[in-house]
Amino acid sequence: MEIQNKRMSDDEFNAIRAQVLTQWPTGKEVDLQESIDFHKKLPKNKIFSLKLKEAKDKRITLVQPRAGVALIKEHIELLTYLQDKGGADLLPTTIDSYTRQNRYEEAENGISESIKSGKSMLNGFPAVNHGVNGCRQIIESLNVPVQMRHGTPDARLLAEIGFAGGFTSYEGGGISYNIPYAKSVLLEKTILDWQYCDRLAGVYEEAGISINREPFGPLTGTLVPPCISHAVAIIESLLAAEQGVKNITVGYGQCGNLVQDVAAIGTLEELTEEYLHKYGYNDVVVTTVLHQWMGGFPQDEAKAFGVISWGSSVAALSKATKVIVKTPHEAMGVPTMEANAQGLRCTKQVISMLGDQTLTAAGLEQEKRIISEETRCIVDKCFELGSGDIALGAVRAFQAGVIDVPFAPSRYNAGKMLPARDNNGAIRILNAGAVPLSKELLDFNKDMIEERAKFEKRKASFQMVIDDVYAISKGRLVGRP
Ligand SMILES: CC[C@H]1O[C@@H](n2cnc3c(N)ncnc32)[C@H](O)[C@@H]1O
Repeated sequence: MEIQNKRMSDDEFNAIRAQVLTQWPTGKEVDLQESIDFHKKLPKNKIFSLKLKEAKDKRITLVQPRAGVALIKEHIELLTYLQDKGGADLLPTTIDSYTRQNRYEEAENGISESIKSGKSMLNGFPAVNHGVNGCRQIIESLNVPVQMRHGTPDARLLAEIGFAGGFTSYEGGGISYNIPYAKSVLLEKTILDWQYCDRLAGVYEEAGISINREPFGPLTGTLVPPCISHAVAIIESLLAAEQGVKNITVGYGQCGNLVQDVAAIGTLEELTEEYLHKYGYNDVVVTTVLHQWMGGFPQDEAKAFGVISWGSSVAALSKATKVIVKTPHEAMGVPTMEANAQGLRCTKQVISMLGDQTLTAAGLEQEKRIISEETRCIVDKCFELGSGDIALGAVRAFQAGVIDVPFAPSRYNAGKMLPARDNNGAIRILNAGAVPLSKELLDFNKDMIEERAKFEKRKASFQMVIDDVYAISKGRLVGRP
C-alpha cells in the first residue's frame, strides 16, 4: 500500500466515499450539499473553531469535559447539564467502544438494551447508529460548540455522519488513534483512512464551513516524553493541513512536573506552527489542549479533586487554549453527570484564580529548549526517512523505532525506548532505543536520571520505570524505592 502525504484527488476521494457510506444504513442519510447548507445556518456560538480562535486571541483557557451515553434524549440531558451546571465552554460527544471498532451491530444491541433497562448500556454515544438526524438533535439542543471525541482507527463513516450531523470538531489521527488504541492495525491503513477524514474536513472547509481537527495528544498517557507526543502531533497536523484542514488543536497529556508541562504546551504550539510554515501551510490556526492527568486516579473523591486542581493549574499557567477535564469518578468509570459537572466547576475555579498569572520559573527556558531540540531531532529524521514525504517518513519512523511510544499495544511500535522520571518528576529518556536524539540531549537525559539515582542511592535501571508506573497508585509521582 503506497502511502504519501499528498492531497487526495476528487476521484480517489469519491471512490472511497461511495464505499464508506455503505458501511451502515445510516450512511445513506449523508448528503454533502445539504449538510453544508445545514452548517451554514449554524449560529456562530456553535462553531468550534471560532470559539477556539477567540480564546487564543484573548489567551484564556476553555474547559471541556468528556461525556457520552447511549440514547439521544439522555445524551442531550447530560450535555445540557454540563453546559448549564458545569459551565462547559465546549462540549464533547464521547463515542462508545463498539462504534470505535466499527461494530455497529453490537452498538445497535446496546441501544435496545439501554431502552429496555432504562440506563446507558454503552460507554459512549453510538453516533453512526443514531445517524445524521440523531446527531443534529444534539447540536440543535445546545448553545455551545460540540466535538466528537473517540478512539477510532477507521473513523471515516463516523466522520461523514458527525460532520453531516453538525459537529464542528473531530478528534483523532492516523497515528494517535492507532498506536495507543489498536494491537495490529497497519499504520499505512490508518494514515490513509485519516487522510480521508481530513480530506472530508477540507471539502467542508472549501465550502466555507470550518471543521476543527484535534490529534489525540496523550497517546498511551503513561510516561510519554513530550518530544514523542509532540512529534506525533506535528506529523498529524502536517498530514491534516495537506488535505485542506485549516484549524488544528494539538494536544498534550499532563505528565506531572509543572515546569516540564508548561514548557511542553508552549513548545507544542510554537513547533507545530514552525513546521506548518516550513512546509508551506501558512493559513492554519493552531491552538493547544492540555489533558488533565491521564494516569491512574485515586478513588477518594477529595484526592481526585486534588489531581483535577493540579491539572487545572498547569492548563492555566501554560495558557493552553483548552483543557480536557477529569472527574472525581475517574477511578470508578463513566462518571455521573453531577460528578462530571463538579470536575468542570473545580477546574474553572482554579483557572479563574490563576488566569492572570504566568509561570516564570528557573529552568523553564531550558526545558523549552530541550523539548524543542528533542522534537526536531525526531521530526527531521522522519522527513529524512521518507525522503521528504512525512507520511512515508512516519511509517518508516515507527518501523525503525525513531518514533517509539512507551507502553503502546501496537505491534508496529518498537517498544524499545524507556522513559523514567528524574528527581523532580520530569520525564526523561533512560534508554533511547532508536529515538535519534543528539549526544548532547542523550547526555542531558542521562545526567538528570543520574541525579535521581544518586539521591535514591541506587543505579539507574528499568526498576525505576516500574516504580514510576506504580507510583501513581500510591499517590506519588516519582517511584521512590
Ligand atoms: C481517554 C480516556 C478518558 O476518557 C474518559 N471517558 C471515556 N468515556 C467516557 C464517558 N462516556 N463519559 C465521560 N468520560 C469518559 C475516561 O474516564 C478517561 O478519563
